[in-house]
Amino acid sequence: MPIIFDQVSFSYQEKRILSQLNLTLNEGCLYSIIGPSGVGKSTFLNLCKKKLTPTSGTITYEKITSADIITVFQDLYLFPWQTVTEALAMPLTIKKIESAKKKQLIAECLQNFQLEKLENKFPHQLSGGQKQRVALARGMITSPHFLLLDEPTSSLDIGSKENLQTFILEKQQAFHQGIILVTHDIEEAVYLGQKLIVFTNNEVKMIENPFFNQRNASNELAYYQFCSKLKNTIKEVSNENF
Ligand SMILES: Nc1ncnc2c1ncn2[C@@H]1O[C@H](COP(=O)(O)OP(=O)(O)OP(=O)(O)O)[C@@H](O)[C@H]1O
Repeated sequence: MPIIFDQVSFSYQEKRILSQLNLTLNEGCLYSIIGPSGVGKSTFLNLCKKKLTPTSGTITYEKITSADIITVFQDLYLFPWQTVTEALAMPLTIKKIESAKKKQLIAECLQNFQLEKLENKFPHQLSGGQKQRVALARGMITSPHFLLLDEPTSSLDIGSKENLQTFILEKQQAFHQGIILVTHDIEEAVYLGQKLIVFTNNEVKMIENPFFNQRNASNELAYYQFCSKLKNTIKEVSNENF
């Protein structure tokens, strides 16, 4: 049930973001999007969700609608007046899931995302990593076909970051969703992305990632060179813009 970009171009007034992009995003795959600031990564997520319309070309969904694609924003948008349980209930209420099923899904989700002890807490009573887990859980509770994650770990310290990365990978492998994740952290992109979508000023390239799901790559030199090449590509484009 893919999202298909066919010859997609997109511009904001005079600013060209995408040029005739052909790309297929499949369910069950985790994509990391990397590229310098301002190149168009968030715009790409908005196009995937059809919040924006291409200037030319088409984006088509097979057997899904935009309701099957959920975005988890960097700012999380947890409502201060909702407890964890209430936050998880909200998307189910919107989908008119009946009460017994709702209770069951919330209980499963609290367990899956290790939130059981936090069920009655409000956002201000949670750590950054716990809030990220609640936002992810809320995004996943209706089993969307695709999850769009905009810098999901950017505000976390290294320990919480690695925990959440492992967590995202485990949940994705358990639920087989398509995840499209934007990150500025190259090591994160390489750890999480089965495929890497590299944005530069002139083109968008999708590449296979030989180091997917490897925290300590057995071939350290090749891993280091791979990350370093990606960083240099992005640095060169950033420098061109200054
Ligand atoms: N609504 C808009 N109208 C005009 N220009 C916009 C609009 N939204 C974004 N832009 C511009 O389009 C470009 C791409 O923005 P976008 O937010 O997609 O980049 P990004 O790669 O996600 O950046 P970052 O990594 O800093 O979050 C930027 O130059 C931005 O200023």
